[in-house]
Amino acid sequence: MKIINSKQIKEWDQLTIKHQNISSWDLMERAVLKLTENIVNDIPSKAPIIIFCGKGNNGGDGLGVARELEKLGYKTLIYILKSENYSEDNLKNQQLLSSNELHFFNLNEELQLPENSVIIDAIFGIGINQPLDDDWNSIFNQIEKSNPTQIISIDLPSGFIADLPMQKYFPCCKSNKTYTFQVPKLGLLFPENQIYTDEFILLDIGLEQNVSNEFETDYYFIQKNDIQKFLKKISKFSHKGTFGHTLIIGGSLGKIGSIVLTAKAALKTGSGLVTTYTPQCGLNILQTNLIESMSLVDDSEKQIEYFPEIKIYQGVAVGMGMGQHPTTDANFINWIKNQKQPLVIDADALNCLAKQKDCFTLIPQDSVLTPHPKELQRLIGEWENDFEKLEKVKKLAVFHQLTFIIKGFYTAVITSDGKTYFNSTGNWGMATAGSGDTLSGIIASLIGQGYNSSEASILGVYLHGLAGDFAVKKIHPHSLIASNISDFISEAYFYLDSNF
Ligand SMILES: NC(=O)C1=CN([C@@H]2O[C@H](COP(=O)(O)OP(=O)(O)OC[C@H]3O[C@@H](n4cnc5c(N)ncnc54)[C@H](O)[C@@H]3O)[C@@H](O)[C@H]2O)[C@@H](O)CC1
Ligand SMILES: [K+]
Repeated sequence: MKIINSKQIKEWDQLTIKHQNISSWDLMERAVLKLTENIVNDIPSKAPIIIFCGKGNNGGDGLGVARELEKLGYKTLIYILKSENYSEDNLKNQQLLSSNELHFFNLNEELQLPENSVIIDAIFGIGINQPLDDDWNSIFNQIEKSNPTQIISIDLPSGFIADLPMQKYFPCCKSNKTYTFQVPKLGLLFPENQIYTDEFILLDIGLEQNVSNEFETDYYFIQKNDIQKFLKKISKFSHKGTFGHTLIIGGSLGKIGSIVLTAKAALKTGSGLVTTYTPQCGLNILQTNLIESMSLVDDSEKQIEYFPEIKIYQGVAVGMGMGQHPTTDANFINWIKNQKQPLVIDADALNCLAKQKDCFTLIPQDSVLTPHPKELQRLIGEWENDFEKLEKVKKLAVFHQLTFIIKGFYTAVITSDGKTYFNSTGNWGMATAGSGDTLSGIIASLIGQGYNSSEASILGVYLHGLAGDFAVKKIHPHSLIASNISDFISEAYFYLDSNF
């Protein structure tokens, strides 16, 4: 699914109106019905409902929801911003409510807000592209101080600017949940913006799909149907050679577990064969814990000193649990300089590269780098905000022809053509030791199965998150451990095979 900016969404609304031969009011009514259908499930019985409405169409949505909720027997308290110029559909909605139901407010007003209410925030949506005036803080503070059971935003938390970096001091209504129309808004996917809304839920309001090709974007939100489009069909004549041979290089004394996790994930993702390359201390552990894998060992007991020849392998991951012994570091750099085939580079291999000047020139093209935030910082330096972080990474990805995976709640895959794919699967339980090792094993396995680096990364990140989502149906997120993720890759595949 494409992620487009606010200006494009407005064009999309207009094109939908034209192509479907409807009015803007009809479209708003669709939005209102969808919103109401969902919001009724969020309202505890007897909770007071307060709806804050602005003067544009976001306010129009809020007024429409008030009307629909009243039809269903709910009592609502409606606050609407006092203004001279309401949008047409906003006014029409006001007229459908009796005037004594509407309380007009100014920014400097002390409002009478009952405690423990459900607040619906319909003041601003995608209509703003610069920060609200500081005077808005008083209203937002009053909302917060009234101790609501929850705050539900329509389309965006009011004051949130979807396409530009937010600053901490920009006035904004912070909500528990945002129902956003049709497509995610870019800013909602950034970790630094998670303070503005705990979650967002997409509402399909039937914007015309046939015209969505017209919108150019470098950003995508990856869901099941996107993944199904490029999953390879399996032939019944397949044999283990078809599914590739994956090599996992890493481990050091006390950190062999990470190699077990990576190798297990590679096998569970479908590698025909998996071989590990570790120091000697890894041999017994691997042969005991993962009988399906094969083990090669370095001459050294505790850390890798000599890196292997990799030509016969189709997928290669390096760095997990590798440690940062000076000999390992030096020999890794000498080795990687001479590699031609794409690698999945993780953990200590990234830390080692970060110590080199111009490290990206040493990495074979089409490689995949999977840094966590600290590792990324070591590689690319500081960033001011998540927009800047993405831009920095994008430039490097294009210039050096690499794929970066920025891990987080909405993990971002930045490919060598400058596109960013945000992942939609996963949960907080997956923030656990070894989860990243599992991801590297999945991606190396997919490269081994013939996916290119971008496809393997997008699919890998999705599968990893989805397996985690299936895992937490059986295991509490607190108790989820990395090896559980691999145990549920099978469920993830079944889900992708299905059409529901
Ligand atoms: N037909 C449509 O276009 C649809 C629109 N929908 C809703 O309409 C919203 C967009 O509506 P609008 O374009 O009217 O925009 P909004 O309702 O988000 O806000 C527009 C109002 O904010 C004012 N404004 C802009 N920047 C400001 C700033 N920095 N400080 C103070 N005031 C500022 C504008 O003058 C305008 O009055 C969407 O977010 C969505 O909720 C939905 O009803 C779906 C259909
Ligand atoms: K809003």
